[in-house]
Amino acid sequence: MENILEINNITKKFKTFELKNISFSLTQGSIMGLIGANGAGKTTIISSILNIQPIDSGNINLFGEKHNKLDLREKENIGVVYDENCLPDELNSWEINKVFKGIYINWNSDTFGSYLKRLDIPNNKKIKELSRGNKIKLNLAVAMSHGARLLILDEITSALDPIMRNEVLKIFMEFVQDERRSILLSSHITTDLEKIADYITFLDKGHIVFSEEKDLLMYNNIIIRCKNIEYEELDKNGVIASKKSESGVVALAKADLRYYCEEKGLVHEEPTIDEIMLLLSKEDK
Ligand SMILES: Nc1ncnc2c1ncn2[C@@H]1O[C@H](COP(=O)(O)OP(=O)(O)OP(=O)(O)O)[C@@H](O)[C@H]1O
Repeated sequence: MENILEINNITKKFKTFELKNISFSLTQGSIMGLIGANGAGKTTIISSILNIQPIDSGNINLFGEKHNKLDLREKENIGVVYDENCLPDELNSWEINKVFKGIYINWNSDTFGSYLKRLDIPNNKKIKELSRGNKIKLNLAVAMSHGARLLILDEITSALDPIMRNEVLKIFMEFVQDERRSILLSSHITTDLEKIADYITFLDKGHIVFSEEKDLLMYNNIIIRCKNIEYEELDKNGVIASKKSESGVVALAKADLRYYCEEKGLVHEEPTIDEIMLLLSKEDK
């Protein structure tokens, strides 16, 4: 399958932070969740992809072309939403429609109108009068109405109530269904990613811990909860990371250890993305 986005070995250095040798790719028709603690570098990667932040080394390809060589028309293939409003405050949504009809070659007023309805966005209010969640939804409706093939969404779902979040997740899954479009989505709400992501890329302090197919991540690993003494007897070759406390040990382990756990009666279960993040961002093995 063709890659819509390829990031090859990029680095970017700030005074107190560095993106180190970041590589991952996003195939057509898929959703990738970009996860990591505050300050891990997610927004810096997004700014690098969009060429807002020049990278120090490495290269980025979008739709098979260098990311800094895209012309205006090709840039229309990208829809971007941040966790803040980027639209003019004084306009209402119908005025937004008029303005973007004149800017984007592939602007589709019907698509925009249907997203306004579906996302329950009031269309008679100026943007500055909308709630934070409605502002984000309006930015999202714009991003999905100009024929973009790649949506880049930086932490937008936390502003939405659970019912609307669910609707938005459905919209994302529909968006990629034609197998030509993809979504890169940074989010701290990992349960959303468990529902919709095909791939998870985990960043920790500027480097990639893993970039993997979500189903494989869940299938190939288990979480074991056991007493300290039981942990001592575990084959450590199968343990990827662990966290000890007075009440026992939580370990992320290769799924092969499932049989050992069953034999010994140890509690083991499918990991959550949160648990994987917690265990892998602490070097506590
Ligand atoms: N223009 C800049 N100049 C200097 N440092 C920067 C700049 N932009 C980002 N940083 C630093 O880079 C690091 C990564 O920031 P970034 O915003 O990419 O993290 P993040 O993973 O998106 O975090 P969050 O989840 O809080 O949004 C931070 O330490 C931040 O202070």
